[in-house]
Amino acid sequence: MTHWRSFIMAGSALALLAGCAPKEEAKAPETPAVEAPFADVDTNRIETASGGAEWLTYGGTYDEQRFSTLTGVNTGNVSRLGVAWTHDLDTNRGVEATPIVVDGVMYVTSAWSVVYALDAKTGEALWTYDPDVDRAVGVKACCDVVNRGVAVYKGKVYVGVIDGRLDALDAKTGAKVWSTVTVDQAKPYTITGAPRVVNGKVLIGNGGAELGVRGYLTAYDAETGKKLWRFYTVPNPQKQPDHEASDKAFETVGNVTWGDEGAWVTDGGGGTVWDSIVYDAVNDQIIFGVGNGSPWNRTFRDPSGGDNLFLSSIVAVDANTGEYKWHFQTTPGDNWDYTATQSIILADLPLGENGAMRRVAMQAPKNGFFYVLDAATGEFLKGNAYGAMNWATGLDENGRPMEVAAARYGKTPHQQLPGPLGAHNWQPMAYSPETKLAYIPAQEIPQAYVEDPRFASKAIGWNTGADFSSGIPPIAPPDVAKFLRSTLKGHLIAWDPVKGEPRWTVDHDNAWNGGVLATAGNLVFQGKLNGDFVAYNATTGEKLWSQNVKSGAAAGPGTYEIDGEQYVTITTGWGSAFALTAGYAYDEAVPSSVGKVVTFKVGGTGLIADSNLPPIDRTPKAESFGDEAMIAEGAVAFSRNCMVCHGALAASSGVLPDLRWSAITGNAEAWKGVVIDGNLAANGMVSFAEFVTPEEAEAIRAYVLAQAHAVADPAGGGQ
Ligand SMILES: O=C(O)c1cc(C(=O)O)c2c(n1)C(=O)C(=O)c1cc(C(=O)O)[nH]c1-2
Ligand SMILES: [Ca+2]
Repeated sequence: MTHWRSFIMAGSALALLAGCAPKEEAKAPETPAVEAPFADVDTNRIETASGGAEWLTYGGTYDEQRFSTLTGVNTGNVSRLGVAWTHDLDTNRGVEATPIVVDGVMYVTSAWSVVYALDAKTGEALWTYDPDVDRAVGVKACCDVVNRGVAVYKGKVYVGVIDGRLDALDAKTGAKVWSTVTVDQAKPYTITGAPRVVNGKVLIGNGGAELGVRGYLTAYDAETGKKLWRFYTVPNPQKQPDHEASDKAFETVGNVTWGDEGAWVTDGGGGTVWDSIVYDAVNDQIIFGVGNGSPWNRTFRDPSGGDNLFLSSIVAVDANTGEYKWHFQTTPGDNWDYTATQSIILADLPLGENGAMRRVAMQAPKNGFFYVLDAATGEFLKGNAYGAMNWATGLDENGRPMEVAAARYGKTPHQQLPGPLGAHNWQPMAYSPETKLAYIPAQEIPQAYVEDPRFASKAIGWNTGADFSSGIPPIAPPDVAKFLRSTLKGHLIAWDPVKGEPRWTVDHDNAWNGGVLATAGNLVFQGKLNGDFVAYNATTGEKLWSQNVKSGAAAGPGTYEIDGEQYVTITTGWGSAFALTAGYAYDEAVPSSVGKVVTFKVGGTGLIADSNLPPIDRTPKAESFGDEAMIAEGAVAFSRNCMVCHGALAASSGVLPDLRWSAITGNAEAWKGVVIDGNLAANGMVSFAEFVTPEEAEAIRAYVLAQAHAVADPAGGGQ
């Protein structure tokens, strides 16, 4: 092991934030050519749909199994699946939306929270809604300006906007009906998750725990946008009542798990509800996943060392009032960005007395354990490791992880699995009640965690209390990126939740693959980082069909039926946390990311257009300069300010400009103009003058150029 191998971060976002400059211009809203139908979806229609002809809510149905009862596409004919239509989503940023399909119309989102209504049979545009987000907001988005999709209810379409708005649109025309600001926009809140709607209430959370916010879930009146209740996941910093639904929970269980001091008091403590929100109709409750602590490092967040409820927990509240019912904490006293926001799936499993059926909630959170809880009470029924890990040796009888002491990192780095991107991230998991298996898009992305000796909360950027600049070689030759790539793994795991063990596993050639769809055609669909969209036999894992969709496909696929024909659909487009931070994980000279919807049917003969973006000229645009000390200083400043958007080792996957090959990097004046003077603020790359001096900015430039020369080969094909 060389020095850098034992220290270096592998593939995660671990320093302060740089501005995220979009390359594309969002299109202006289009006037609808044809009106979409009213979309009269109500609670009953979603409850009674069993994943059939339509796809009515983010996870397909309220139970969010992502299981379709359709059998039109099956193991017998999947080999003849071909492209029915494609639709461009006008972006080269990350696309993470699962399309909602109602009454023959597909409602799907793109980057920057833009909504599209498409004819689900032909892909023809009906209307587009652009919330016209100020691009400077991009600097608050920890993990790209992504959006996971809309909710549709009684003629309205709901979208959470990256700047913290919740907008309700007319499903027929895309015209805005109401808009409400759900967060304090002076703080680094964002919304990336899909709203859910039940019984006239729209539910939405937010993100921002890498930067420093206090998380919560809010219910709004679906008709008017009026706030109905809010559940905070972290106590009021003064431990005073908020006059919100969460008050009683903190009085009874929450407050005692937090001390009186630490960064949480000023920064909010984290606990963002940025993805899973599930309606449990049987128990009339909302079950939602809560994110990591802010800052990650508990020593700085809350030196008293408590469990810090409700961080990294699954929480159930009354669907009407938001009042607390139960919680289960997956990672007590989170220290690692181990969110429990991952997909929550409700199902009936024979885990009751004498094998009786029991309604359960299942989750495979970032921390690497697969949990099965009683849905009515939150009782821990089962928990087993589904991925490689060295932070805990297992779970005790109450489901509490038995931590390895070194995992509570201090000044000595701990090389750890899972890392902050998790053994499973937001890519949706599926469950088939026919095979009785859960399908987990799992991964291994290790991380060396070490305390940040310089920790002090900043207004812009990440505030994690973890530092990954130490040990990074100032100049990393190509074999460093190659080594890092070799540590990344991806798997599709078919998990038996009753036995608590895998039934079969498919190994992928990279981490960060797509969400999963299971169907009664005995198929499992998954997209991959390399752009392959694949169908497997749900029982055996045998690969039955694959087509390259010409861009990484990370979102959850969907399926629906129109005029007796079954369609399978996937959105494509790199972006997200992994693409921004781990550019080195992408193949050399990868094709550019293009956001689109690609929809298949048996016998489809359509083509997927190649990206028309010009290939990047992968040569340094100036000579190297600066001595070793300057480059080393630049390396540290880069990792603290720029890395989470522009990539570890300054290697970009091409979603944001690859600084190594940028003309701006080759020109001192232009560089200063961007980094210090904020000349590209309108694109999202705001001024960093508050955080780096002009001298440090120039040292960063020296580092990036040195890095470019270290990896560029004479033919210009460097990585
Ligand atoms: O703590 C948070 O508030 C928060 C928010 C988000 C987000 O909203 O996208 C992500 C994360 N954390 C996170 O830890 C993470 O790994 C992540 C990946 C992604 C993505 O879209 O690729 N988002 C997020
Ligand atoms: Ca997080």
